[in-house]
Amino acid sequence: MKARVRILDVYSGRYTVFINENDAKNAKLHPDDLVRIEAGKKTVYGSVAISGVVGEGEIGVSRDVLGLHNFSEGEIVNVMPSGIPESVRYIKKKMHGEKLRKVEIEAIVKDIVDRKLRDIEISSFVTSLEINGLDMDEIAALTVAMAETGDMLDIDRKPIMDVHSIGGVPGNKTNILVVPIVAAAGLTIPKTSSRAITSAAGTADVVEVFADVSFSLDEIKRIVEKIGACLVWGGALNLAPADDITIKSERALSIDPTGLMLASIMSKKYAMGSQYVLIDIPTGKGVKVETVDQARALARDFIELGKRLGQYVEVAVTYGGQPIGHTVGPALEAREALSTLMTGKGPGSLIEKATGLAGILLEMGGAAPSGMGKKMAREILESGKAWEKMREIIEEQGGNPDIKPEEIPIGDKTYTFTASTSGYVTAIDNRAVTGIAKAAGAPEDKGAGIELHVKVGEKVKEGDPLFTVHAESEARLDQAIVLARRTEPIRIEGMVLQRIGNI
Ligand SMILES: O=P(O)(O)OC[C@H]1O[C@H](OP(=O)(O)O)[C@H](O)[C@@H]1O
Ligand SMILES: Nc1ccnc(=O)[nH]1
Repeated sequence: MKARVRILDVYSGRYTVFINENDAKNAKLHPDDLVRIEAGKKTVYGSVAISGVVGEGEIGVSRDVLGLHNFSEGEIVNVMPSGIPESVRYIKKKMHGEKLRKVEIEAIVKDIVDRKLRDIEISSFVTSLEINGLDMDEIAALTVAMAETGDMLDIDRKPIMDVHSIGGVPGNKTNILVVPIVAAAGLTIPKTSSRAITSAAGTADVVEVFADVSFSLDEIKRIVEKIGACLVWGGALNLAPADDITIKSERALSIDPTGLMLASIMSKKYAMGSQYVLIDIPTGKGVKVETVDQARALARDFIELGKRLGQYVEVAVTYGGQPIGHTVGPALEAREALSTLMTGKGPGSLIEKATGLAGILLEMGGAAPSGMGKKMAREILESGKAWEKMREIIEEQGGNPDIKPEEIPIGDKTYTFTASTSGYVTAIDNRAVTGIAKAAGAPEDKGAGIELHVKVGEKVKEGDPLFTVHAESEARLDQAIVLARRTEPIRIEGMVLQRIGNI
């Protein structure tokens, strides 16, 4: 049917088009049907919503769909039912545990990028990967398909280094320190990050507190060739565009299927043209990888995938048994990361991990002799050179290089939990900490999160502060308090673990 475009100020995160009820009846269109919208040579897909907000002969276009194609008000377009894409059959093959052929994987990725697959089908695909997994052939095909359906960056400053964490551990602001340390040594490191997938703050969510993270590839090329580094959000770029779409489903389900994780990370590294890639696998109770053996197996997969992509990959298996540093949540983590860079002093876990990873990268890139990288990284941090490089990054990314960490606004609705007994902190539950920070509003509410006043191994007395919840609303704070009381994220034990009564 022909229809006249009406642009509606609706933003739902879905690709919705609005059709008048009579037109829908005549065209045999039903709610959530997929339709093709042909505007000249451009074809865009959307899901139908039937509504009286548009009159007969009109099609309402949401802001989401407008992001796919710049329709003009009153433009005449051709609208027709799209039918079920062939790739749905391939998704069902994976649901049933069958191996997918390269062409089938390519079809799924293309239909995701073209928005021919709706949320329900994408979530089904992600769930089937969680249940049935992918072998290395499928992972390699998925990685290349994800990269090649988007743009690729060609940076002249070589060698190009990169670092990426599989995530999962709360407070993992590490790479916000690693990137300026490595770049201060003269190496090139165009870091892209995703927003939170399972955590309360992805690196892109944290950096966005003090700098822009959404740039075009040309802008990134200019920044990186000027200062040797960036800290940007991969989802804003047309880099592996299927990645951010599938991440939205992962975030909703709080899952990160291993095969998709490998492809998600390496497709972005491949698209950025990264030649030397360090992968961080946080390992321990309550994170994505719980044992060193599992971490080593995953490391071998990353290295093998890198070989197939022509990239040199090394892996650092890192301690993930408790949060990194003392803060969880975008603004709180931004404060801690910037303060540590500015002073060269901060939480031992953060400095130890950041200089460890940066040290490996310095050795991989030939900037430090073998075995001397960590020492060199520490000197770069403590000398203030890393902070000077971070100031350059902040300025080039539209932030205030004279930022004062303590001036970054954090949630002013707070509640502090104290120790109910004296003893030693024997465990901090990563998943509980993440859950409480998210209940408080993170990462959407930048100021929400948790400040940890103790870490594992520290001695506490009854009444000592353990952690403070920050929120931007009383309602969110109440939710977080209820969850914290139920999950008790910090375990304290004295030498007398239990008294067994004479019963
Ligand atoms: O912890 P969750 O949210 O599951 O994983 C997502 C986080 O892990 C990676 O961290 P980095 O960018 O390498 O620092 C991603 O970019 C993202 O920030
Ligand atoms: N699945 C993912 C985990 C961490 N980082 C990513 O970019 N993707």
